[in-house]
Amino acid sequence: MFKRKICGITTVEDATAMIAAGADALGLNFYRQSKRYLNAGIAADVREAISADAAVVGLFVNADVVDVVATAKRLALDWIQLHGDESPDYLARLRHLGAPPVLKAFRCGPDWRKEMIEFLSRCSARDCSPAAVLVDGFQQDAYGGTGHPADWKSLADWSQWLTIEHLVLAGGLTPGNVAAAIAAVQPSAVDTASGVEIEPGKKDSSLATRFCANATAAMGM
Ligand SMILES: O=C(O)c1ccccc1NCC(=O)[C@H](O)[C@H](O)COP(=O)(O)O
Repeated sequence: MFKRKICGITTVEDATAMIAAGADALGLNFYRQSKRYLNAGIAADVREAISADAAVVGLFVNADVVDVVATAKRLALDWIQLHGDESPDYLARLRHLGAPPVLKAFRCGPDWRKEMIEFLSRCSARDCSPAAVLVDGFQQDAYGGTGHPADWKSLADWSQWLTIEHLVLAGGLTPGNVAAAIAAVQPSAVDTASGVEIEPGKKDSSLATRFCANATAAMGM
């Protein structure tokens, strides 16, 4: 399992710089409406720039299942991150088509905990559970990458009630708050997009280096 994921890589330069900064997973965003959308024309170059010891995570929002699997195969993605309204049935179809492990995102909106537990129980019944969940902040009318924090308090005891082994904490994480977030939640991994950026889709090496160093220290690694 990766520990420090940086999401929304849009250039070869940023891919190389984020690995050098200490990320062990990079997110490539295939959601066209995102400011961090990775242009299909350079996706293969960006993917190739990511060394073998880092995980490559393809992020999708309500995309066609067949397209997701085709992209995963073409770019040899290690993980599929689902950041939209995908159903358990969608995960079952992904599994049937031989997709890589799934990281399913949940946003901390109204009733999110209940919805997440119900979702996971339906997946378990169909033998299509995600390999990990990502818990993100919530903002109306946006799927992610908003800089809004998740509900750390509700996650403090997640391993007691979550039926999934790995929880990735996201939402508004920065070099300045990542250690406190890890202390509060004890996640399997942390994920950030806007917290290490100069502007949406353009990463900052110095912020990323501090983010990864602070996360690594807080995880006691
Ligand atoms: O980054 C985006 O633009 C985005 C758009 C739609 C769905 C998900 C998106 N990003 C997902 C991520 O993995 C982010 O890292 C996560 O939402 C945290 O973002 P931030 O609060 O900016 O750190």
